Amino acid sequence: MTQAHFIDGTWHEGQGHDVKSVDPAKNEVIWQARSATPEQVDAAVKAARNAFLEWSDKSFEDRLAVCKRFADLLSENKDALALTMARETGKPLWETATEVAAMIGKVGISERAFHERTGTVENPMPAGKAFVRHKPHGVVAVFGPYNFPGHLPNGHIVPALLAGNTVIFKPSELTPKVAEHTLQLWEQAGLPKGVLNMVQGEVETGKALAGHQDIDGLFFTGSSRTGKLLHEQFGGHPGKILALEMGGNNPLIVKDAAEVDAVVHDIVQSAYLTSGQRCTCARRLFIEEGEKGDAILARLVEVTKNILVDAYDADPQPFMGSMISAQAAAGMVKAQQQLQQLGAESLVEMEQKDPELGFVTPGIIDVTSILDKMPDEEHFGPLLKVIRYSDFDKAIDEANNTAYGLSAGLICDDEATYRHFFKRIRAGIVNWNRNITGASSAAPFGGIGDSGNHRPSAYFAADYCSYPVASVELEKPTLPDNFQPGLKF
Ligand SMILES: NC(=O)C1=CN([C@@H]2O[C@H](COP(=O)(O)OP(=O)(O)OC[C@H]3O[C@@H](n4cnc5c(N)ncnc54)[C@H](O)[C@@H]3O)[C@@H](O)[C@H]2O)C=CC1
Ligand SMILES: O=C(O)CCC(=O)N[C@@H](CCC(=O)O)C(=O)O
Repeated sequence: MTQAHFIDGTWHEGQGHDVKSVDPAKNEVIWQARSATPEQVDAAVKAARNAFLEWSDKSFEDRLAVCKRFADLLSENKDALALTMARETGKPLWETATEVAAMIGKVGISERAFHERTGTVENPMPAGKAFVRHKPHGVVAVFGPYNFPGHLPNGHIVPALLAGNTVIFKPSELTPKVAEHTLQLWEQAGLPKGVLNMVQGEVETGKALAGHQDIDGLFFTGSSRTGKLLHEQFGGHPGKILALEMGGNNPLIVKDAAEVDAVVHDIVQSAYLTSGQRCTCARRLFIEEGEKGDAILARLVEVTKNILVDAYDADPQPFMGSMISAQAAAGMVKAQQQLQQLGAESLVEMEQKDPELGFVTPGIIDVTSILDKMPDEEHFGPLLKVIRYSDFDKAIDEANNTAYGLSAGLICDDEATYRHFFKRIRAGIVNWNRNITGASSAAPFGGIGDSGNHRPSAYFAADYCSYPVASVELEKPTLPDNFQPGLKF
């Protein structure tokens, strides 16, 4: 049986129930193990606690050196890791190669962010000096999603380690093999034992870790539903830091843009990258009524029908691979049916041709006539909802008519219109004439409303990985030149 859990520097068999990971493009089991029990989660937290003082006492340069070795190992193993990711998620190999590249880049970016966002500031005073320094929180848990099983947990783990925290990583139960592969590289990089631990499993493992009394914080990327549960669980614990990166119901508005193919390219990149399984994906597309809008929509339908969907290792490579699982694909088709039953009209019908596999073709559905009854839900797959509009400000109001607020975009040739849009739209990522997927690691990444809790990740992850300490320091006690009234020395 696979030794799936990395606790205190060694690999352990799980003592919980069986879990397995399936290649969704081939319906083959590629990993199987037993999950971590609450006792094993406890052992991982204890190991992280024991390792904390020594790790946080190391110089930043020493911690950085281990992270840089990890980045070098990622480079040396990039093809093998990209293949593991492709097999487990169904994403095409060209795309998983970009995910590994983002993981490598994360180390240098986090080094810069550490100094810029949380460095030490020293100010002279008449007597002594004032300092702002940063300290790590202690032991933190990192929860990862399946859609970016390497890059997104890495975006919490690297800054957390650089800041001096020790970590327990709980990957998505749908992508345990990528997590195992990644942890093997951390182990080779020479991390001291207990500094980074990993426990695998489903919801019970997650609950045992999130509810453990000895963690100082939890950094989560995943669904809004789970994020809200964690938020409730952390209620009454103001001393624990919780960073939530969650989903979105993201709008993209098109208005007066002359280059039809360029517009359609931005829409396709926004809606269908990663088979629609990015939290930043456009879910709602607003297109103006009239001839210009009709032309854009007609071209979008044509291009969408021609999108190549195939296995991750197919030659030629597809734009879209399979979704994470056959169940996820079936869930998207069901969501489409529900919208059709409400009265929406499919312009391109999404199809799952083989119920055993995770492939679906991309879909477009016109929901203009059912806006008043449309659920405000994130459909995490390649289904784009089209809304035709005649009044731009009303379109912006409708774009904002969601509990989420992750990403939003405007495609338009006029800068003044963009400024108008930027002021009114509510989201943490707002783009102009650029796809709304593919956010930069060198910028903050997070949303408002149900998309986050105001602790953005990516470049700003440094902020939630440590806390500031303000100090006034004098080399010895010193009497002031003047005393306050009523005080005699
Ligand atoms: N804003 C962001 O940065 C991103 C958000 N996402 C969102 O993630 C979602 C897709 O990822 P999923 O893996 O399906 O998310 P998920 O919420 O199902 O799972 C995330 C993690 O939480 C754990 N978990 C689930 N229920 C739990 C509970 N009750 N207590 C403790 N742990 C629990 C899971 O085992 C997994 O490790 C989408 O909604 C997507 O929008 C994905 C990537 C980026
Ligand atoms: O965290 C970072 O370094 C940047 C954020 C990022 O890579 N975002 C990606 C994926 C987010 C998702 O899962 O959808 C993106 O914006 O496409």
